[in-house]
Amino acid sequence: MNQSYAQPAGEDRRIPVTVLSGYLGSGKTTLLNHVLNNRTGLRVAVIVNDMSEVNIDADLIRGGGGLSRIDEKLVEMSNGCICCTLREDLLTEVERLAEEGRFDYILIESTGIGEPVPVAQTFSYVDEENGIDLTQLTRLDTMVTVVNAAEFWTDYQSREKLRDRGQEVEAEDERSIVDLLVEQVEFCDVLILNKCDLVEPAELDRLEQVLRSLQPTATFIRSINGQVDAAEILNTGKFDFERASVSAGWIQELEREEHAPETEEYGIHSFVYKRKVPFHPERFGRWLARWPEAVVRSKGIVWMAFDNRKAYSFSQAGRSKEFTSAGMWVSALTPEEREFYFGEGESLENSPDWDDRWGDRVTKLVLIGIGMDREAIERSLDAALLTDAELEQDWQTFPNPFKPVRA
Ligand SMILES: Nc1nc2c(ncn2[C@@H]2O[C@H](COP(=O)(O)OP(=O)(O)OP(=O)(O)O)[C@@H](O)[C@H]2O)c(=O)[nH]1
Repeated sequence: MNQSYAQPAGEDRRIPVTVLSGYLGSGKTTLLNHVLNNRTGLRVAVIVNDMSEVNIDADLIRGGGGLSRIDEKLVEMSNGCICCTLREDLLTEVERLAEEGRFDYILIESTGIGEPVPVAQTFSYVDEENGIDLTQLTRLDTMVTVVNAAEFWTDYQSREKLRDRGQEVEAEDERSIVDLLVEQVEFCDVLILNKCDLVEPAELDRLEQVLRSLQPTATFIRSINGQVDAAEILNTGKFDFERASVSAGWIQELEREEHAPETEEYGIHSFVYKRKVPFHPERFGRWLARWPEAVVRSKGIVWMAFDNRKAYSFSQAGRSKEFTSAGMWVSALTPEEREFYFGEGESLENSPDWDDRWGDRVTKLVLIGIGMDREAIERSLDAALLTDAELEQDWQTFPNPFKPVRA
């Protein structure tokens, strides 16, 4: 085999795996068919889920491949969020295929309403329940996300939940479309912007810039009918769990802390709002309610005056906003607790976020947007912070619209 996506002989013997994610109808199956048509000589096992219509060309599978179908499952993750995952069936199916030894490659079409992270975890960690260790048998090679260029922006701005479109996995599936889209975009190595025939070139350029601000590290490919070179998604060697976990635009911006250059043409840029003063609960609540339209995505840690022991996590994508407890501030722990969590002698006291009065308490929020007025946003956020006089008062007496907050 002379294909550039063929596995080099004599090296890693584990079967490489590519996972295709992407919202319903984005073009995953079309891409899969195209790649199967152009995988010269490679014996590819294909795993699809039960949600997708089977319109994979059966002849392509017969010509040296295999097709498996698995049911999707909705499981409660340990952090309390409900994630749709193929985990259990995927584990056993991949193990079976790998042990059969008939295949050179495994290609998985994830469900259109599934998050990619649990799928990647399936390949990266030993499953304690089943005792299956896929890291011995397989090597996650590439996480691909297919984006429907014609629908992405509309879906991103919608208020709809999967349930509103009859796409929920179970009755209690509360996920919004935009949260799903953003996770699929933020966690991938290759982003395929498909259905480019349906979008004007200028609109396509703008969309690509927005997507790049959400996902600055992936390789971007534009396509029509999933016509991409198989070498772009097979045996690329791009996947790395640690790297993928920090590939999202908001994390990159947070870690950089230097202001990223603005994409002048479309006015897309991001900045970090960082303050060592807590938010007044009522004023911050009002700020959230008057959300600045220009902000497309924001995420970070928030210091709220109503709870000086806990950090809160805030995440917004389009019209979806989430505010949850993110654990204790280190400075709120007892010396014994600190030693338990961080070990003896470890301290955050040299970190740039530490100060003598408030310790590690801080608000650090990344905002990504189109045509944002940074100064106006900063001014309005500043107005929601405690004033100097309020800082000296009893913070528990301030009106608090956030109660009860799920701890
Ligand atoms: N115009 C246009 N149509 C496309 C393109 N790619 C795919 N389609 C069509 O879009 C529809 C959905 O494509 P699929 O490949 O089935 O999408 P999918 O992501 O597998 O969908 P689910 O399995 O439901 O998640 C099909 O009718 C395709 O023919 C494209 O680039 N342009």
